[in-house]
Amino acid sequence: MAEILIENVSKSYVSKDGSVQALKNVNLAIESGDIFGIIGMSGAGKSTLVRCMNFLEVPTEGTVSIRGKALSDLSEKELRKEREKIGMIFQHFNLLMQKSVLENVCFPLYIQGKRKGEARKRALELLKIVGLEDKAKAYPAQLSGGQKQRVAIARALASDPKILLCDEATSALDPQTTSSILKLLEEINRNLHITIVIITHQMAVVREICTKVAILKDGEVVEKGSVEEIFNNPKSQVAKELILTDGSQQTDLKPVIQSGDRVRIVFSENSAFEPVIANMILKFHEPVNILKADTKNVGGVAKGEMILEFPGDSEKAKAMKQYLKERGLAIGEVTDSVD
Ligand SMILES: Nc1ncnc2c1ncn2[C@@H]1O[C@H](COP(=O)(O)OP(=O)(O)OP(=O)(O)O)[C@@H](O)[C@H]1O
Repeated sequence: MAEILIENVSKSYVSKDGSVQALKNVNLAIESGDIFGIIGMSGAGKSTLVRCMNFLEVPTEGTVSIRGKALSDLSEKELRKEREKIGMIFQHFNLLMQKSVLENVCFPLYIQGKRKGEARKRALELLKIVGLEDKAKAYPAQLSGGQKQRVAIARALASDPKILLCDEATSALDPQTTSSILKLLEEINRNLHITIVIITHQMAVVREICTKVAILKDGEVVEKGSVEEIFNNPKSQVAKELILTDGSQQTDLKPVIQSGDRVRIVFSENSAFEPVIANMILKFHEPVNILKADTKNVGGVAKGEMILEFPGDSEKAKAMKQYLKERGLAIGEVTDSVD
């Protein structure tokens, strides 16, 4: 049984300027133990979708079920109880600035009716999990962005959730801090058996920790599957675009990527790619331009990708691509999809 099942979910917002359809017939099954990424450009509907998962937004149509229970069938009280089991963290942390770190984590525990002593004991345990036990007495203003997010994670864990929804939780952080927060989320998923849903516009985040991903565009799921599948063989324009630019501002690639002679190659095994490219150049006596080269951690497996520009002689370029394919490399044409 899926941990979160989204069936035919649509969501429209009506305002004085008219109606916006933020989600269109979305279907997703998120299994227990998944680290599930939902990625898309700004306005694609990601936040709306994640807010439908705990009924902060009620879908206009369709059903959201948590472990087989349709949220729309629950009473207010039952819904509140169900929501306790769904933690949430945000881009801007949403901490209580006038309260200490410890009191921030105690807050949901007090709401649950825990006494002060008991709440503080539990909050200290949670701060230890996120590596901040020495900051219990500090105030949020005295913390770095990464530390604030750790407090928010500790607070989200206070109600022993089964699911943790992360809405752009690393978008305000630098790459190194992002990595440390993602590592923490991975530990939480593994050690506390919490299913994690990650909303992001950064493919790098998906690649670093997600096991599965759904790609949203204009409120629709255009592609979904394992991160490896989608990364190795993106089908939709938006997936190619997200992978190519990695959600970053690599706009300098845009003007040059127009020709069929530019290909993206993906190393799906731990092959040392230097010799493959070097040997190809030696064999064909032709240089290639390396427009982009990168190695990444994809779902825990070391992977590499490159964008190569082949020589103008298309027969030779064809033979060179064939050479790479024969060596087990996934090859995709790079078209003018990055506009
Ligand atoms: N409360 C609202 N009232 C009216 N329209 C809304 C509301 N919330 C979202 N929308 C619209 O729904 C669409 C999807 O918005 P949503 O915030 O879910 O996208 P997103 O993918 O999370 O975007 P971003 O990455 O910029 O946060 C957008 O067109 C947005 O303007």
